[in-house]
Amino acid sequence: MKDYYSIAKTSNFKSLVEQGLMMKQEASDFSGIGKDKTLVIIFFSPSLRTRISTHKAGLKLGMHVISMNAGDGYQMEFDLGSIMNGNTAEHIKEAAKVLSQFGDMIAIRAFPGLQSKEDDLKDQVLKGFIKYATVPIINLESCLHHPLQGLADAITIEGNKKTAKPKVVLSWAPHPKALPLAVPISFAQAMNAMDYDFVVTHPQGHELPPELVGDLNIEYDQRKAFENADFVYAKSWSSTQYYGIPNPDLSWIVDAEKMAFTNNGKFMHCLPIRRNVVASDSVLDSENALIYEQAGNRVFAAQSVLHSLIEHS
Ligand SMILES: NCCC[C@H](NC(=O)CCC(=O)O)C(=O)O
Ligand SMILES: NC(=O)OP(=O)(O)O
Repeated sequence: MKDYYSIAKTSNFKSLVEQGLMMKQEASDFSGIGKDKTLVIIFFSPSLRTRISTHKAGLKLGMHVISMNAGDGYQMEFDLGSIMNGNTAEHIKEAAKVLSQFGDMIAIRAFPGLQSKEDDLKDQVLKGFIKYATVPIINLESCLHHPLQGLADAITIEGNKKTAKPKVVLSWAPHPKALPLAVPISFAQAMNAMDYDFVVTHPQGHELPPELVGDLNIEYDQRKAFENADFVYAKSWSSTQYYGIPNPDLSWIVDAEKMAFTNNGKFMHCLPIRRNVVASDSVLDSENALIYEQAGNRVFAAQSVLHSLIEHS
């Protein structure tokens, strides 16, 4: 594994899940693994969980960790051949090559603009860093992928499942803003890799890009999708038909009435969550909600990926 960009491009995904679970269960000291290695983290977009959990994972492996908000640096140019006489002061080519001398690996978060689907599908910040850096790149959520979240989600389901092949439902949820496709794409890729009984439910027009998620089992009737589900994963994402236009249709909220169709199902969400829009307080505060354990598992997901990248470097 050279970079950790997407779950579909990660051939050893199942072993990353197993390693994450092992690192969670064993009280061993892993601080020798990353000794004398430096992890550089750059944020072009906000974060709470990713920022702290990735930093903590680096520290637990004995790494030096340096993080920076990209907004504190120079405005970056991503287009090749551009005449830089406007607002952008530093080309990604220089930034990636310079940061590669400071870090043994570079982790980057860069959300989509949600203005142009064509632009966002290029995922140019992450792909540019992968192209120009000379060290491994870790995707901390780009336009298209959030693979550390997908890994933490798989770790969470593996740790809580009661049958070998649980029924897992990804349910689109309403939101006042249009949100990225990264979390549902990575979740779908994770579920495809794990061979669960995976069903997706969303309104017409919110279809995820088939070239990234494959041939999904889509059920447009949300209550029917929830029948006998062992896990319900709620997430809002932009319409792909009317890209960037919010869909606040509250009839898709996950509430106790809908969860009653499940097999005493567990509720998951990557957080942050808009309470009583995406899911009701009764669902979020129920004992079947796994949201805090799921967020906690982000540390073990990051440890597993950092370990694997160090091992293969
Ligand atoms: N990394 C977890 C989710 C990040 C982002 N959500 C957000 O930006 C929510 C912002 C808000 O609720 O206003 C997303 O959906 O991809
Ligand atoms: N789930 C997640 O990635 O959270 P942050 O956006 O707070 O990092």
